[in-house]
Amino acid sequence: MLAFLSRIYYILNPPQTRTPTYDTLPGKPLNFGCLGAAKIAPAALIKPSRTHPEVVLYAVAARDAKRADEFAKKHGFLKSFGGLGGYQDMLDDPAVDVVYNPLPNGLHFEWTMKALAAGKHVLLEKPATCTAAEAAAIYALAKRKNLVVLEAFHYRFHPAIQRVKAIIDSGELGAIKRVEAALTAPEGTAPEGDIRWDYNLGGGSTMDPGCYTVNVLRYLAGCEPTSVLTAKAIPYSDRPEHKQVDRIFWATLAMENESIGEIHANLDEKKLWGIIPRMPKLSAVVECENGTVELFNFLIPHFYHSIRVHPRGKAARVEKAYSFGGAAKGEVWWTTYRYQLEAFVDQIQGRTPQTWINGEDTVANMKWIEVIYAKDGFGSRPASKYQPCAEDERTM
Ligand SMILES: NC(=O)C1=CN([C@@H]2O[C@H](COP(=O)(O)OP(=O)(O)OC[C@H]3O[C@@H](n4cnc5c(N)ncnc54)[C@H](OP(=O)(O)O)[C@@H]3O)[C@@H](O)[C@H]2O)C=CC1
Ligand SMILES: O=C1OC[C@@H](O)[C@H](O)[C@H]1O
Repeated sequence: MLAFLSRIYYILNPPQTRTPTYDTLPGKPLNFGCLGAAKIAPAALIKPSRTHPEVVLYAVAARDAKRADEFAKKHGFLKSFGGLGGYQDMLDDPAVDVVYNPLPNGLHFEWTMKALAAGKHVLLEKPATCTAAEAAAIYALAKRKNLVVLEAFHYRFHPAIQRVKAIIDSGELGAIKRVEAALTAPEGTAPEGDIRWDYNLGGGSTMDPGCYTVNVLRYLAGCEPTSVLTAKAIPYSDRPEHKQVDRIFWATLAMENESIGEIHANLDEKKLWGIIPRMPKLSAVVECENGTVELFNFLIPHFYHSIRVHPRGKAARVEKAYSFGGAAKGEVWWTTYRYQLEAFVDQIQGRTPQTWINGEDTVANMKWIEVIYAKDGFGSRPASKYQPCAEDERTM
């Protein structure tokens, strides 16, 4: 109980790192620019940056200049860019080294391509794009410009999911037979008007919580799907604009290793009988020949998680993994986002990150999201209308 409370305290109040001097820093400080005064920015970048000596909150850009300015002051960015040209002005600032892109999904492609064209590394929110072709174009441009892009599947950087993967890979439980993953959010988490319900901005449940379920299935199975066997989705509402916007989806996938994947997400889970809130589903379960491993709370394990390993015929054991231990980097209170930031900066600085997600992985995740949407009849989210400039077109 004390460990739990102490972890939550440090997650909410990370200890300020000693102000580093240039000669004690492992690498050159990186000036980060944030595209949009996004709701996720404090958790994903701003708080984690406070304990990363090489990360400077340099600038934020928002469509409204006053909002940009207020956001900068509130969170300690040195500069703000606002108004119609604010995003591009920030990309044109030569002092910006790295761009964090937490714009709506439908704008990820355009602004990541523009950031890369301007010579910036990009931490790109999930899901990377609306189509696999767009994700491939991003990585092709990044490769050509020798820049780092990372799709922000933050949970992958935490020791909890890494421990589960290690248990599976150790062979203790034998061959994988079935992987199940579900993510549900209570009614009202994404209110009416949220970007997640806008088809043109890349909304939908499969794109939002669902993209994690596709990702964790592929990651824990250790292979790609071969086909989507079944897929079903329910629209957000009966209104014509929501015809292709899924509130809930279920899919069953056949995997290359002959296991079966079952995934499900609900971005707006209604209360039982209209009054009793339901517990969010947050688990990934892997059934193997000789037992089962279940990770409760694979999404935000830093708050609390449990890894239940049940070898067949033996007693089950419960493990926790809040840090990697030994000489590895991390503290028990590091959030998934803090581990992710460490890896991202390591990659940019030419150090080997503890965990990484490469471009092929990101492109494959987008591909299977599209295949699920094709199978359930909702169709891919619209590709961006943005046409990369002539120089970047060679990569498309
Ligand atoms: N890693 C994680 O745990 C999470 C990731 N996400 C991802 O982050 C991204 C942003 O999510 P979230 O922070 O909830 O989003 P917000 O609703 O806060 O929107 C993000 C930003 O999008 C900008 N924006 C630009 N154009 C539009 C437009 N046409 N309509 C609406 N907004 C626009 C706004 O910028 P401005 O300030 O300039 O107005 C806004 O600040 C998504 O890709 C989402 O999937 C979200 C939550 C958790
Ligand atoms: O990234 C996310 O994680 C949790 C979800 O509930 C949220 O909608 C999503 O954007």
